[in-house]
Amino acid sequence: MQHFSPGRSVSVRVPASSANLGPGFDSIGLALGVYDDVEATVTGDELQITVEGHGAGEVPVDDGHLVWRSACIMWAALDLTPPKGLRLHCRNEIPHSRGLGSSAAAIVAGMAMALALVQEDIDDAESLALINRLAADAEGHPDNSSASVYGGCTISWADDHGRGWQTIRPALHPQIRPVLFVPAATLSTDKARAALGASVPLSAAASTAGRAALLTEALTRSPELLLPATRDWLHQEARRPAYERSMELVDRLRQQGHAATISGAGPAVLVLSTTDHADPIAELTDEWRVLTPGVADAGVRVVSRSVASTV
Ligand SMILES: Nc1ncnc2c1ncn2[C@@H]1O[C@H](COP(=O)(O)OP(=O)(O)OP(=O)(O)O)[C@@H](O)[C@H]1O
Ligand SMILES: N[C@@H](CCO)C(=O)O
Repeated sequence: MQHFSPGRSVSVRVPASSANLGPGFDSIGLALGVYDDVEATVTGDELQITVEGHGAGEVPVDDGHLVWRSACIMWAALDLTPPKGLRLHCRNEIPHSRGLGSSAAAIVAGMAMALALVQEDIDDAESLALINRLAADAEGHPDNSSASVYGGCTISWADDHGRGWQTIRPALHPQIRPVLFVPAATLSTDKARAALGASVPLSAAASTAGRAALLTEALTRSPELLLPATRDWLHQEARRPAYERSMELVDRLRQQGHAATISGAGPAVLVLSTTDHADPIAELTDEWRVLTPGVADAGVRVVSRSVASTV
């Protein structure tokens, strides 16, 4: 472990994610080929934050910035005092508050950057597990953050012994293609979570558990089962008033045979398509921005680092 050296700089890239995929509430995530980049340079001076793309002019650019706050969580876990000065430049391609995991991506990017400034590699199992655990704790649920950490499709659960979060990365069927319908409207995850009750009927829990089990088969071996496998009774109906237009689109697409769900806490809509069906879906509506980003096979990574002494 090294101390912060002025001039040291790292750049990390993190993918967006779609969570839940229907019945996998707070567990299943899918990394998407839409990215945020964070460049950090130790200056020894003060905290300077600049933002390009989504969030520019909206998110705080002081010590309330989510990337910085997340970096501080990582340094605290490593028993390190944050560097005195840091220049942070954020280039954000991930839309905020649409259900594409922007907050999880920012948290993972901040934690990965913090670790990369003090050690050579972050792609070993131990480092990724540390980021995965701290990021899920910070988000309060692991589905988005685990996909941003590991890439691909992830299934996460809370360890039975209270030791944190576990994640596996099943091999996604190669024909599966995510199609996202992104509206102009936003919905914060906090607001969407507040719409959920504390309990659900046993029949809803049992039906959803069955479809979540089916979803793992559909995602890995039998994509022809994606339509029944993406049905949920736990969260989408309860949140319908918060994203009425999105649910109308989900209902319409499902009636047409597409495996449509709300992406994360919404309001974006995710269709799990296959190579055979992607183009016709993209033509279904012009009311929404349609993205076909592909699955991000890789999770967070360091894209460049330098020890130049210019600060
Ligand atoms: N790159 C970023 N830099 C700083 N703050 C960010 C960044 N991305 C997200 N945030 C903060 O997180 C908020 C959005 O988080 P929220 O959890 O509501 O939505 P989301 O993560 O985009 O969607 P979901 O969790 O449903 O996938 C933004 O309003 C902003 O405050
Ligand atoms: N599982 C979370 C995902 C938020 O992106 C929720 O639906 O609230």
